[in-house]
Amino acid sequence: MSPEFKEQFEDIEGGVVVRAPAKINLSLLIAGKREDGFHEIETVMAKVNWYDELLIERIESGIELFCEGPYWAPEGPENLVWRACRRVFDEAGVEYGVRFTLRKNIPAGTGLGSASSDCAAAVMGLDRLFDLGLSRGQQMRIGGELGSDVPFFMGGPVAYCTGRGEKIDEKRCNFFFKTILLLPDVTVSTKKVYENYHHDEDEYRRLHGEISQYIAENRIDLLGSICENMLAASCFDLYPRLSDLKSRSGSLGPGRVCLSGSGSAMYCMVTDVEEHEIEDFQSMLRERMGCESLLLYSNRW
Ligand SMILES: C[C@@](CO)(OP(=O)(O)O)[C@H](O)COP(=O)(O)OP(=O)(O)OC[C@H]1O[C@@H](n2ccc(N)nc2=O)[C@H](O)[C@@H]1O
Ligand SMILES: Nc1ncnc2c1ncn2[C@@H]1O[C@H](COP(=O)(O)OP(=O)(O)O)[C@@H](O)[C@H]1O
Repeated sequence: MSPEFKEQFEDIEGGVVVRAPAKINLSLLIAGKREDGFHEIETVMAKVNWYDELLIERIESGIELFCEGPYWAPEGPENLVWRACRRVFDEAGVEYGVRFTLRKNIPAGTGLGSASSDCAAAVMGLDRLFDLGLSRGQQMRIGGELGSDVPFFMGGPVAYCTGRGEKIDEKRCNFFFKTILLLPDVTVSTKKVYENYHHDEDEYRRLHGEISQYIAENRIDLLGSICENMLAASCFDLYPRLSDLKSRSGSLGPGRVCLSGSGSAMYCMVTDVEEHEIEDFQSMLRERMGCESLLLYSNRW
């Protein structure tokens, strides 16, 4: 079956639909803890072709938000979409009536960045719908204030992200990948995983040397199979079921199984793997480990 790709924006009468893709972390290093409590990170992120969908429509007045679809998201002002809207209107010095309908196809608390991606979609979509003329720099700044991962979703599809994660160096590598995304039925708190993280400076230096070399040589394509994620030990310590799933699936699958971000989702690169092997792996995950999975591809934008 050929992969399904969708465009980012779809203009409709009185509104716009914006697609908010999931990401995976191809590598994730922690350089240390900062004085503001955040961690200094070095991560390569890549978008995949699985999307939340945000419909933004003009209304008379006020902000409305409705959530639908298979997964939950908060329906009030705490939703990053709503918060993005407030920040955008304040920045542009405008006040319009707007209704958001968020179709939540991607579960939150899984290391796939969907809340951050929805936030980026809201900033970009509002700018487009109301022709606000916010510069890319302004949009990135607003995004970075709302969440460390948000600026990444305003560019991409692959970037090396540093600082809190908000400093973006887009990688113009035209590599294509195919991956099986494992979706354990576990919701992870990113904050707790960072709080439970124990820094190992020697480990960081070793991995930094290795990963920097691959990045300098533009061999980003290799990172997803090397699978270095310095948050994994903390996540597996807090959620032993995930640790168990990773070792069982890794020993039976067609490649290494890597944790995305702070978890719980994991992926296994299968770009050159035969279709029947992929199907066998997915059946085994479901039948023996009770874990749903999806076959996804690198996103084009
Ligand atoms: C781990 C990563 C890897 O891409 O992604 P997810 O697993 O959440 O998808 C990110 O660093 C998550 O980014 P994001 O989810 O935007 O985090 P934020 O909302 O900014 O912060 C949530 C909490 O995580 C901690 N945090 C986040 C980023 C960072 N560089 N250092 C931190 O210590 C802070 O305790 C913060 O209160
Ligand atoms: N649009 C949104 N979609 C999902 N969760 C949201 C949204 N806006 C705010 N949230 C809050 O963010 C939390 C998920 O964030 P996070 O742990 O970073 O998830 P992920 O790693 O999957 O991006 C949810 O528990 C929810 O309270």
